[in-house]
Amino acid sequence: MTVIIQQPELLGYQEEDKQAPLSDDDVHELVLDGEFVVPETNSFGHTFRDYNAESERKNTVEEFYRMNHINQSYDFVKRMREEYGKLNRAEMSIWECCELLNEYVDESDPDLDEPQSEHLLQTAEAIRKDYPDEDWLHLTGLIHDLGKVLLHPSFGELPQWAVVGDTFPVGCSFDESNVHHKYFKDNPDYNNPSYNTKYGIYSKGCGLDNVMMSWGHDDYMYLVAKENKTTLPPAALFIIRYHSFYPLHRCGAYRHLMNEEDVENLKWLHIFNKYDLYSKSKVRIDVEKVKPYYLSLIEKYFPAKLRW
Ligand SMILES: O[C@H]1[C@H](O)[C@@H](O)[C@H](O)[C@@H](O)[C@H]1O
Ligand SMILES: [Fe+2]
Ligand SMILES: [Fe+2]
Repeated sequence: MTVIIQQPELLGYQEEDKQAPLSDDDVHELVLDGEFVVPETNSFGHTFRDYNAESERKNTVEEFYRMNHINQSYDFVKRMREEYGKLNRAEMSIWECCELLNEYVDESDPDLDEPQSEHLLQTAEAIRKDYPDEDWLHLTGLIHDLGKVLLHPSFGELPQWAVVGDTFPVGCSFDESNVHHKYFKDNPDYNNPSYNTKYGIYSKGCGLDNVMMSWGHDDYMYLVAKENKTTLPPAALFIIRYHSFYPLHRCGAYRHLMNEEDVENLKWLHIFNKYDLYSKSKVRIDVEKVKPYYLSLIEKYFPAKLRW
């Protein structure tokens, strides 16, 4: 079976030659034995990640990005990292957290209006079919969006703009490949000369680990996994931390900030992204059937209770 995977060329790029957004012609073909077929349209009948399509979700999503781009400033991110880095809000297991996400629909997402818990299982199961032996990647699929628990009252009930949506670096200029880029002009950093140049406060090849990303579910779940001493491999932590960084992994923006390790890890993120994005559908997974398998993975890679 032929599966099409979107994968920007990673090696041999010139620092200046940032890629234009990928078109359907830019895809590489990869033959896998798996069963997952990338659908042509989302459940609303549009192509995936079409932010201009006249869909029932368009206005909600655009308003989300307006708020997100105005409010995600360097100072805001710094405060959130410090505050949530304390991990003093809750003690619970990974599975308990999955269940908390039953009630949330992501306002930034043009492709999905199902509860988030469905999306976690859809992603994990799609990966499992194509990569049966990579159990760490199945678990990464299950947990990658758990940081959305920040929407919950016991986590301060953060507004959606501080939790979901694509992410981008703060402390340097906002690349035009960011969705609805125009709304950045009302961000306090937009006219700050320390923050509005290509490198801003960063330097060439400084490594993403040294870059402050807009605050949300990616960075939070990365912190939770790392501080609770997960035994998942570094690629899993990279996927969790940067899976919403579409300007980089889809458009090739901000590559000048990556180091060699990031380039390596990005290969796994490209693989992961196919399942994260294109498994979004109305097809429900039978939770009770797959639960024992995921509980066994959680036990393998995480402590029974985590600090959140
Ligand atoms: O709307 C989606 C959603 O919030 C995802 O969880 C996030 O990872 C994506 O980057 C974003 O575009
Ligand atoms: Fe996400
Ligand atoms: Fe996701």
